[in-house]
Amino acid sequence: MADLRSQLVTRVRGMLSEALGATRTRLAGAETELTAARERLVRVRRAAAAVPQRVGAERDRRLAEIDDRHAARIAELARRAATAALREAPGAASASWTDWRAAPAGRGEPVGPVRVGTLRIAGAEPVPALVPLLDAGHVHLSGGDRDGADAVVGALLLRGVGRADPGAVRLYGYDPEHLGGGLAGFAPLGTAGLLTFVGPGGLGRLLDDLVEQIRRINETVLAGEYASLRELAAATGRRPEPWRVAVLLGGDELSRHERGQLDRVVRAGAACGVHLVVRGIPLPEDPTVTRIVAEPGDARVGAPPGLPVRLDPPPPATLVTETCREIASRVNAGPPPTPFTDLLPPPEQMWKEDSAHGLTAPIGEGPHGRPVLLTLGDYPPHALIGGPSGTGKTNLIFAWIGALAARYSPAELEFYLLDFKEGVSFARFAQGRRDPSWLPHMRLVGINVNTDREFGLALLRFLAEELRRRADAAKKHEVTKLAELRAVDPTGHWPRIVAVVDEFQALLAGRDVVAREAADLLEDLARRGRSQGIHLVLASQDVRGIEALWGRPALVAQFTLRIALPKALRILAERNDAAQALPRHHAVVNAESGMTEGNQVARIPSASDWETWSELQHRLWRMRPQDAAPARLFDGDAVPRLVDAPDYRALTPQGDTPPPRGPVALLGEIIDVQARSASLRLPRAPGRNLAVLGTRVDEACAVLDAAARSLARQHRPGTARFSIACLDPDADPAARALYEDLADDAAWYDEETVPELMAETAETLGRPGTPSTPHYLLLFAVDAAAGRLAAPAGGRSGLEQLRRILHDGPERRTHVLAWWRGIARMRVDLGGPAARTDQIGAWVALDVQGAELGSSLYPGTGGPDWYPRPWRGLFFDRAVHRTGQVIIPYGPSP
Ligand SMILES: Nc1ncnc2c1ncn2[C@@H]1O[C@H](COP(=O)(O)OP(=O)(O)OP(=O)(O)O)[C@@H](O)[C@H]1O
Repeated sequence: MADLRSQLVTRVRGMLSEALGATRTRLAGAETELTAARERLVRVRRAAAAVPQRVGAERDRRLAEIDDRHAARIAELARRAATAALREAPGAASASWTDWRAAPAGRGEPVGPVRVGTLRIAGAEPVPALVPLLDAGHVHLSGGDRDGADAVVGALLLRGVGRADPGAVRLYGYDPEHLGGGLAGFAPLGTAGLLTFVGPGGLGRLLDDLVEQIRRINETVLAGEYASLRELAAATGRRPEPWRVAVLLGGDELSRHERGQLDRVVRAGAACGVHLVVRGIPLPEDPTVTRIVAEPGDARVGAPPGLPVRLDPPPPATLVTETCREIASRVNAGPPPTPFTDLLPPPEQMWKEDSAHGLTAPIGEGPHGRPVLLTLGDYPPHALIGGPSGTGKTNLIFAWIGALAARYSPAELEFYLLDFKEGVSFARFAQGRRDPSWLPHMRLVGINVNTDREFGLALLRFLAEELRRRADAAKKHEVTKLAELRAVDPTGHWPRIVAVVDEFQALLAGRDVVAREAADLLEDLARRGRSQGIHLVLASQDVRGIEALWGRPALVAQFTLRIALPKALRILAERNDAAQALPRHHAVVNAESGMTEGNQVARIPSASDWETWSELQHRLWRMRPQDAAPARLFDGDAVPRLVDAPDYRALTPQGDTPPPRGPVALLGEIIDVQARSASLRLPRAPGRNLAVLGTRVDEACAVLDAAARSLARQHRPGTARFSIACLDPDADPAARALYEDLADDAAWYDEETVPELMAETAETLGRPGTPSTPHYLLLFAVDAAAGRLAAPAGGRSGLEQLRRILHDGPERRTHVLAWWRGIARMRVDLGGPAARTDQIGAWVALDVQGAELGSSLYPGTGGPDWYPRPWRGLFFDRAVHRTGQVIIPYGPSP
């Protein structure tokens, strides 16, 4: 039992010792862990004690970094804002007063806001504080800093005025407390009507007027097409209305009506360029109102609380007055011309129009910026232009011709132009020495024709002939109008013709045959030309010109298109005085025969200066068809040359047997449209001799010279005789030059030998049969030989032989072309005052009065209407003429 017990004890003991051992081991482990934990605790405690110190440092570092970044950002933003502000408000809108000057925004460029000060931003560069006004809205000022507010008003107005074209801003001042004193510097604008002061009781009227302007602009200018003038300007590049800025500086409480009107202006003004700058009168809330509160030391701009702003000083008083004076003088001098290119289509559109139904082209800009059109067609068919000298008639004609020529090709439109005033400006339409180009539509340019009214007549006759040709063609095709003719004859050449006659009254002056025929032709052309596409444009600076027409109401009635330049009289209808108030470079265009309701005012661009015109002409000239010929230039001051005359060039030697109609002697250039030559046929028929009458040596020699040379051109060498007798030493050089050029066909006679010529020629005529060689006797100053010829030689005197030659010669191919220095002298040579003159079948009168040519030399009584003038002659051939024909002798041959 004990054993069992001891065994038990031993086992228990063993177990206990085992447990103890394990416990001890665990205890040791626990103690180690405890030590480690304690050490960790110490470490942690130590570490924990260091944390707040580190975190604070980091936070401070971060804060400093943010501050730096913030400051840099603000500086950067301020810099960008300043740059943007400069872009938005360049030049006059923001420049500092020290170097400020007026500088209008470019065409189509918005005027933008203007600077009133700088934003107050600490540590950043100054950023301009901009306030929108023109085309944008209204400005309301309040606060106790009166000077600051005055400075803002001055800045807004001066910058606004300087940023717009001169005259494009109109100011209205209402300053009942200081009676305009606040705007005194701007007073010079008043001289140009750009500043109007409204008296203390006038606010209501001013507001009524502004509201009315807004209504009108909305209705007639924007007309539903544009939302604002700003939009219109951006789309068209034009600004048809000025900006109207009303500056309202305090006053009494507004009446109900005034308040209502003010509200209307605030709401609707900005779109119509009507703006308010107001102090001391409340303005309603509206997005277009910028509010500026100026308190001493604290100014703010924009919706409350507003941006803090440092206001600029006011513009220096001298700068304001000088600028306003300059603007006023520019406006008083008239608006700058609009560019001529405004009248032209873009180059790719040139010559694209069809003239079948009429010709339409703009002539200038109307008050609303729209082009004013001129039309010529069935209605209105013809135009009358009037304006005193220097008002721009010539320029207007250039502008109109240019606008038409750029639209219609030469196949659609032809011009004929005649200028009865002194000057050569129209010569540039034709080819010149300086400029080889010409206007391809121009068929004829007549300049320096003031003494050659016949040229005007020639043009009218030419047009009358063209009218007949058109009327015949129309009849053949059974149509009545040009448009119809063109439709049935699409390959025909039926351009519309515009004939411009400047100072046309010259043509109608006097009571002679020229004036009568011209008036008749004009009337016929005016009446029937309309349907055949022939349009007349008559211009005159002189009221007498118009009066010359007024005597013919039927003629005037056809000129339904009237164009009156400033101060033109009697162009418009009687009670229509619109032209009297026209500014420079404007015209009243009226297609209703001048009745007031047809008035349209157009601003005419400058078209006539050399460069402007040349640019267009060169462009059109380069577009010309290959076979285009230059316009005929008739210059009344120029002397034509025989060698250039088309009729002379066309002459060729005849065969051995001359044609029965005989050769022709060319005597000079006819005053006509085609530069034809006056020609005298010399068939074998009685009377085919020529007398040149008058004392002018050069002209007489020129006529005989041209006659001889043209005859010589029709005969082969050796087949004609030219006997030249020169009896006036002054004529010697010319006669001798002719003699030398005719070489072997010519023989020379002088005072000594001329009787031999007469005797020999007369003797030849006595022989039977017709001589086969034509013989031309060219007798220079034949009357000087009268003494010699009076002496009998053989059976008869030289004079008798001369009479015989004159009488019998032509039928036997012997013709006398003789110059007598007076009609009486010729009569003496022909046998005395009562002698017959029918052997003188043709004559050219130089300085011989028409009356002297009466009776036997000219049909009817009293002689032709002929007033001698230098380098002109009157040619009459009784075989073909009813009336005399003015000729220009050809200049000396080279
Ligand atoms: N619309 C215009 N814009 C700018 N300048 C113009 C305009 N019209 C005319 N001028 C200028 O005015 C001057 C006179 O014009 P123009 O010669 O056309 O007048 P006019 O009435 O034909 O005078 P005149 O009959 O004496 O010749 C010219 O120097 C011309 O360049």
